[in-house]
Amino acid sequence: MWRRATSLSSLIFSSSRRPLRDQGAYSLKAWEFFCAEPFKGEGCLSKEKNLFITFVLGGPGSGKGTQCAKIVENFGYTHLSAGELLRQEIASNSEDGAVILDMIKEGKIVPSEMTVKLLKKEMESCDNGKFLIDGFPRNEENRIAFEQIIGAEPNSVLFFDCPEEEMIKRVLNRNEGRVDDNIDTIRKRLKVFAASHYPVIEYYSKKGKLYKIDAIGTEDEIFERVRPVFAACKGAH
Ligand SMILES: Nc1ncnc2c1ncn2[C@@H]1O[C@H](COP(=O)(O)OP(=O)(O)OP(=O)(O)O)[C@@H](O)[C@H]1O
Ligand SMILES: Nc1ccn([C@H]2C[C@H](O)[C@@H](COP(=O)(O)O)O2)c(=O)n1
Ligand SMILES: [Mg+2]
Repeated sequence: MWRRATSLSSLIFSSSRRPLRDQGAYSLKAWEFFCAEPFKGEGCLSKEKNLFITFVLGGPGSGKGTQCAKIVENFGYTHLSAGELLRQEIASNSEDGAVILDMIKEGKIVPSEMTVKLLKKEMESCDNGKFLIDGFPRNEENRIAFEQIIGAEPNSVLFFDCPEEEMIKRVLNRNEGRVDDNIDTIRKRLKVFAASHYPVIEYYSKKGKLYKIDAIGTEDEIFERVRPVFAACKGAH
């Protein structure tokens, strides 16, 4: 894990300085993608809006969506679920939607530029600058794409720490008709989660932005662990 994160950061700081936004959205070459500087020019979201962003992370079924609903109710954030935006794209029958459906069924992570494009559209059309971004970033590619395209970093990051057996139990009981809520896809999602989340968590931990929350307990008990994170910064914006 460490080696991967280290080699990625050496890529980030070593080469081309061309802003991602000037490049064709889906023709990003990995090299340019990782090496570009965050876009901070005219039309940059972080320049136009006073942003206050919390990323909400955790494995499948760890309770991210459930806790986001409570944070919205209590602290006036706008909730953007990356998974939900991708599901809406599938429902729109777009070309991207077909690609996204195939990836979600396989428990894979959708190419970052597709997901960030959807997040950006929502963030631009929203008057509120306080965003809870749920299920994102899932990996280092997601994280870097957000920084590059949105030109912002999160102010804080919540990580719901939940044992696998509990996540499997919750997802199988969810009953919302999701194509990925079946045991085969859950196992694939858990594998992908285990392989990709750690560098992201570690990155934000080192920056002092990470709040790790024990996700075992009732929904209300967990929210009482989340509340102080937001109560502490309520006066700040
Ligand atoms: N503390 C809890 N105890 C028991 N069940 C819970 C708890 N929190 C959430 N759930 C239930 O577990 C299921 C998964 O929760 P939720 O959808 O919030 O997870 P998630 O992290 O958003 O998952 P995904 O990444 O798959 O979207 C839901 O049916 C929810 O009602
Ligand atoms: N950053 C993201 C978020 C979600 N996805 C895809 C893959 C997930 O299995 C699926 C469902 O997301 P969830 O609702 O569980 O957060 O959506 C992705 O590729 N990238
Ligand atoms: Mg969810």
